[in-house]
Amino acid sequence: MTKPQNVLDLKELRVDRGGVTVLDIPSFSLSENEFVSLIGPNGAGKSTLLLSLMGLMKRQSGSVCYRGSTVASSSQWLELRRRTAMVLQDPLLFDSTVFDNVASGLKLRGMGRGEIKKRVASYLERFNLGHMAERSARKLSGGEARRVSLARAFAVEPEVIFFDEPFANLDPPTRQALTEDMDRIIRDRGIAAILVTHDQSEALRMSQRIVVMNGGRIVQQGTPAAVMNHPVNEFVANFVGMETILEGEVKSNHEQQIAVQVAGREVDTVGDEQPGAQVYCCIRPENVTVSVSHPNPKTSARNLYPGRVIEVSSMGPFLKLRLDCGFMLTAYVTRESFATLELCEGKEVYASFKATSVHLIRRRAA
Ligand SMILES: Nc1ncnc2c1ncn2[C@@H]1O[C@H](COP(=O)(O)OP(=O)(O)OP(=O)(O)O)[C@@H](O)[C@H]1O
Repeated sequence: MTKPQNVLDLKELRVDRGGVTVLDIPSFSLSENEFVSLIGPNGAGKSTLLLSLMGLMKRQSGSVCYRGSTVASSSQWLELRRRTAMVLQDPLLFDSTVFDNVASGLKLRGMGRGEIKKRVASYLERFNLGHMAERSARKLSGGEARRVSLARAFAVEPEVIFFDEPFANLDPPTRQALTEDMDRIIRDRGIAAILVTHDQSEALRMSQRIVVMNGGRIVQQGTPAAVMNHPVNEFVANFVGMETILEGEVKSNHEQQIAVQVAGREVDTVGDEQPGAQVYCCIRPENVTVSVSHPNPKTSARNLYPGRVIEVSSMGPFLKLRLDCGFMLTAYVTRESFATLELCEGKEVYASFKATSVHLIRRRAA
């Protein structure tokens, strides 16, 4: 099978803002039909990276290639921008009708009136805006305005689309409906896309690759499963919701069955780390099971600890439990389980998790 061609390649990019280096990226690529999410804390450089890929940010060094050709002259940048579209958190609609807003990119590209009419009608339909064509864009709700900005971006039928938190501050059902519409069109048309988002579930659901940024650098990239379950360091582990991160030392490794000493207790896991290695044991809260009686000894979970509920806090549909098992462990339980098990602060429980649910990260020497 031939490798898909890269649509965009970025090399040796450095961007300074206010005299400080805010982006330092040796290389980054986006391939044909690929959907990439950029995640990272505030100020990590996600928006600056998008703007750099469109040539809208002054850079100290670096080059961008579009389908293998370096983009250098202003006419080449203009050509690249004509093949791309960008959707921002602020829909930035013109004070005109919904139709005119969706048509604006097509007019800029010199399309004829008849063709514009057909194209706009088709994208208004796709985003359930057909009945609003003549409405003033100033009189739309937040969700409707986002729909118009998406229709406007997709109407130019770009080869690449950039989204910078396009759904922030929308209610969950509206957000869900918009991401589904967007996802469908992207897949139907085979558009390459980069999404900046603070919503990791959105990144997980939509992307083939997740790129984690921090301090202007790419700290990890990979499939959603690789990034979420195998973070490369403590920062990524924390950022992707590995709520339990325990310091330990590998005591034994028999054919990849590892025992790690953590606060005087043993945590079983699997891997290549050898005895003496200083590690972090990272465990996702959804992989910890809580019970009130001693579970069946045949349970497949290799790690089982008696403990006490120290703190209970709400996480929407779940409750987050902090458990003292000799080390602190975080678990999520559904509200239904919480009620059925009659859980409360101070309650004695058993916490268990599988050996394969423990991800080990080697600790760097202090
Ligand atoms: N106009 C500016 N002048 C100077 N520095 C800036 C300017 N805009 C942003 N920065 C800095 O550039 C860095 C990267 O900012 P950027 O907006 O790309 O981050 P981000 O990851 O998109 O953040 P957020 O999640 O908050 O949107 C930050 O340190 C920020 O303070």
